[in-house]
Amino acid sequence: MPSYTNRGVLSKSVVEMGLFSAVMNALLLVLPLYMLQVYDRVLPAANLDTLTYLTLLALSSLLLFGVLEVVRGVYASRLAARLDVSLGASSFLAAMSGPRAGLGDVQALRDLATLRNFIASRTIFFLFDLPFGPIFVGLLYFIHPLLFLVTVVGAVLMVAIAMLNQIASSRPGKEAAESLNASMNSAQAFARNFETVRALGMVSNAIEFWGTRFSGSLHASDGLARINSFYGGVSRTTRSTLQIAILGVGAYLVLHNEMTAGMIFASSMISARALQPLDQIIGSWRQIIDANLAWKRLSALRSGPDNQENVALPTPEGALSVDQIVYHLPGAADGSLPLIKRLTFEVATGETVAIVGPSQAGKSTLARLIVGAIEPRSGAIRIDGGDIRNWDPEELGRHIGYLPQDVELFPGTIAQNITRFEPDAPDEKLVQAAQRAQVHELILGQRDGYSTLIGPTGVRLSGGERQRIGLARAFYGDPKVLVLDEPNANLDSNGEAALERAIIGARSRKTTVLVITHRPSLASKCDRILMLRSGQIEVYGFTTDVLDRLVTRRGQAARPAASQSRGSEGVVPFPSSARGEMKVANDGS
Ligand SMILES: Nc1ncnc2c1ncn2[C@@H]1O[C@H](COP(=O)(O)OP(=O)(O)OP(=O)(O)O)[C@@H](O)[C@H]1O
Repeated sequence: MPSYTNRGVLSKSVVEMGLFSAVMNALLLVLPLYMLQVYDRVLPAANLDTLTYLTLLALSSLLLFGVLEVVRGVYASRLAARLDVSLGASSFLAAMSGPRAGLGDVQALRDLATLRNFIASRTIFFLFDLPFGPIFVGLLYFIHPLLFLVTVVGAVLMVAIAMLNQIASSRPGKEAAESLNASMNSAQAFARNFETVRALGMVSNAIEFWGTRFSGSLHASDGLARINSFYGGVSRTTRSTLQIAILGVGAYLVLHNEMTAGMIFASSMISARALQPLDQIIGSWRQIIDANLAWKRLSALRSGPDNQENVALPTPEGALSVDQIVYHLPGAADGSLPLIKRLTFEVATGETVAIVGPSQAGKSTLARLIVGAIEPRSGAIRIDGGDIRNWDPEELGRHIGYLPQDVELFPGTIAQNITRFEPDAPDEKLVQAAQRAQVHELILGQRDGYSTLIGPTGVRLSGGERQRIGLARAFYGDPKVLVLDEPNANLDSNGEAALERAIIGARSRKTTVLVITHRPSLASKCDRILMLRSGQIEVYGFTTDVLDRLVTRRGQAARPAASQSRGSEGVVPFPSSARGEMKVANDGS
């Protein structure tokens, strides 16, 4: 997978902004120095020429300061844009693959927006100005140690206020962010399914549910704002008190002839400059915390295992081996039973395997493990002997065709959906996939054929149509392994016949096919059947043998009497009405 980040560019921008800040902070000394000169040199000597020169010098320095301020602002916006370019793709990837992506939660993209707004705002300058605070405090020492001491006490007080603010607002801040997330997620989910919400007469319930979460988020934000305002006020008052203290102590020192009158104003200004960034940071604490959390989350994503570079491997033949895989549900307690329990089986290149079994047996989970959508806790899935974790996921995806149980097509044309949004996908490849999936005619029957727009702004496809176009997407690019999760769930008899032809076609091209199905007629067309129950293989073998064995066991299970409970050991997980069909298909094969 390509690396989407570019830390070098970001670091360069940060260094450049730091340099600008250094020059600007140096220029900030112009005003106190001007004061000092005016009071101590110009006024006592009544020297107009000196005043003119000093004023011109001060004005040009302030002009330079103004220009730098503007440039620093432009730089900040550029840094925000660079950040977008640098982290946009990886944040989008993280948002798509995040644990809550299914809920419509695009946290990583929101984090990127928070960070971008923070950098483009003035608040980031306060952080750049902060390191110059101690330098200003140090300068006061050379004016008079007592003034230095007073400012140090003030700085310590303000740091203490900043820390108290952080302690008091960390938990409410987290709660406010979480409750806002929850309310946004519920709003997105209801909005996405508004037709169902309206049809079920649950609009007012949905509003109330969302409203409860939203008011929770408002309450939490309000609490946080109160804390920040309180500490912001305390900090401002402390700074003003300090100004008075500096002026007072300054006057005292002048009266005792320990310094000049000009030094009072100069030291007052310098001490104000020293503490200003601290005060501003306390005032913008919430923004800084939000940006810091966003940065931490984004950094954690970027240092995740997805960023590893994989060696490009040759196109596989399609021999699949599943070796001792164990899978636990996300968030499962330690020591709890895994969903997939040490599963081991092999499928030779070009074989067609039906995966059957009762509901919740773990069939879809197995399919997701095989295509690499989720990772087993232990064990390995290998294609042509190579662990799929050694493949670049993008590359592996090109050799695998996957039709998930809940087919989602994306906003775009039918062609874009089939070609997996590949830019400039060749038409021949597109049509070949549709023909192999036996869906070419169906697509030609659509309003704009392959260019028909689907999604919220386009045509609304039926469940069966979605499934068949999803099948063409799975067939795109001549994959070596096809994993189809209940591909016939929404199909009519024509669709089923087309699906069977598509699978038979894939087998003739030596494509390895795994198809999850509840339909015996489809299973009986496969080379092998794997029956899964409670995450374990109950039976795996050639179709004829497995069907014979299942029918025999069903016969034995039925014999003991009608008192035998349903669902007891040995019951075939196909509907009993389909038994005859299965047997005929089997006999006929
Ligand atoms: N991400 C997940 N989080 C929580 N539970 C999950 C998750 N994925 C699967 N499960 C649970 O694991 C069990 C097995 O699910 P799976 O979809 O693999 O079964 P299945 O055999 O395909 O069932 P069906 O035939 O009904 O589709 C179910 O009880 C399901 O609720």
